[in-house]
Amino acid sequence: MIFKNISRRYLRSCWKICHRNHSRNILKLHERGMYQDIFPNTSASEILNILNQSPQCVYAGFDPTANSLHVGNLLVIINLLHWQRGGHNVVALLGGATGCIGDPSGKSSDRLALPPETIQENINCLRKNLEVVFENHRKYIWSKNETKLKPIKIVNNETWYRKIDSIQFVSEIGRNFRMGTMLLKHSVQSRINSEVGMSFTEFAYQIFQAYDWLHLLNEYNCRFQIGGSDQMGNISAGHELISRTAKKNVYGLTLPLVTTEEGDKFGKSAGNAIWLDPQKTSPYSLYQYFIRTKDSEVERLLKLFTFYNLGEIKDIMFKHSQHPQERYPQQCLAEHITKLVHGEEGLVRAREATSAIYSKDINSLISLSSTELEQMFEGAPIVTLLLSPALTVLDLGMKAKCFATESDALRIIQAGGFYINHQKVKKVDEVITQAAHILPNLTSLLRVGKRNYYIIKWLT
Ligand SMILES: Nc1ncnc2c1ncn2[C@@H]1O[C@H](COP(=O)(O)OP(=O)(O)OP(=O)(O)O)[C@@H](O)[C@H]1O
Ligand SMILES: N[C@@H](Cc1ccc(O)cc1)C(=O)O
Repeated sequence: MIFKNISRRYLRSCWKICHRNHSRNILKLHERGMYQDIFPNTSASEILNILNQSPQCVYAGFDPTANSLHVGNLLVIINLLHWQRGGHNVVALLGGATGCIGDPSGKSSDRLALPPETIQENINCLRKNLEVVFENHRKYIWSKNETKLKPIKIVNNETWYRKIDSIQFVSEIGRNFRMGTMLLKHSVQSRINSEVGMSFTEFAYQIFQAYDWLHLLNEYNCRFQIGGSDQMGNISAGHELISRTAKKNVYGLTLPLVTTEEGDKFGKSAGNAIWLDPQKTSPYSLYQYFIRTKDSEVERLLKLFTFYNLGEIKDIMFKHSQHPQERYPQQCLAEHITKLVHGEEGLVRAREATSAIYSKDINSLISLSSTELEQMFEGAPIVTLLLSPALTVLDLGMKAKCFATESDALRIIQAGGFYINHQKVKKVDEVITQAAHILPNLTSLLRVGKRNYYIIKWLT
């Protein structure tokens, strides 16, 4: 863990070279807690020299194991953005080929193979996620007065594997890997002795990620690879292959894994992700996720997930110490990330949705999509109904199972405890109409009492 032992002299030299927030020396991000490891682990000052001499090329890969990237992947993207801000060339690799093989890192059993159409669909979605975040950063976060950013290059490793002859690959590339080293990888060790074991396909994964790096080195002189800390084994495999074949020095940097409150890694296949695709996690839910950040975590996340400089973060935290109840750092964090992922428009929607919950005003519901409504009132039962001509308020309440019995319904509605789209309805025989009771997104939000919500999706 080189960063734990980094010397004061080294840090002073970094500081001289990079007094600005977007320095060419991205190693300095270590002050923000951005790096976990560096590979090879004695190369900090060597890297510093290289970064200081000329713009470099860096890459990170994303496998198409789902149809969206998530907040864990966002940390890798933000690190790539720091490189871009420092004037370096950035390559994002989509694993059209590696996604078919399956990375065993962090997985306790073999992945299920995805059909080729799904992989292609996922690739398209991940490409869009990346393009949107890079564009939002350029448009809304990068200052107009600063230098022009070099555009990100997005490549798919299927393009080169499709052209490679398999016999030649095994005989020429495979020869550079030693079984002993491959077997020692954590991703292999943790599986090989388990009951489920490991397929040859996943065992071979490291060779493919290693070859990607060699390919990108030849193509773009790409000497740096970054990834989450679970990627160390694959990154070191690439380093080994390149040292044997290309005889060039290359370097890997790993980032800490973003985890849930329980300490589990957020992952595409882990079923716990906060997604970047607004259809899967609305701007409102993303915003709320970061608004809920604990006080003890918020400074660390501001350093990792925003582009505020350390002085600005210090000021934000000072303001917090004066008025902790205002949750100012949480707001800065949520706004910054929502803007980066969903643009200004997404941030406006997230703010509108937040006010829709707290203002209890029908106007605040009108602009929401049905997905946003569902995500905002997560956990509310969803009932699909056909709008029949004589449906009354009482019928609606009963069909949505808002009340246990009809006499409960009559009592509660007449006492003023039933709401449609935040508006109190007391007449049990009032007829439901599209104009009066249904939102433009063809839903209605019912509420019984203070906080029991139900969502009606209308079939038309
Ligand atoms: N929670 C996380 N925190 C930090 N980095 C992460 C996190 N999850 C993934 N990454 C990194 O993002 C990059 C792309 O990872 P990948 O495409 O495999 O996503 P994943 O979410 O880990 O997918 P899967 O769950 O299918 O393994 C890798 O460098 C990986 O280490
Ligand atoms: N193995 C990485 C994704 C990746 C794929 C190919 C690469 O060349 C690099 C990275 C992951 O699953 O997280």
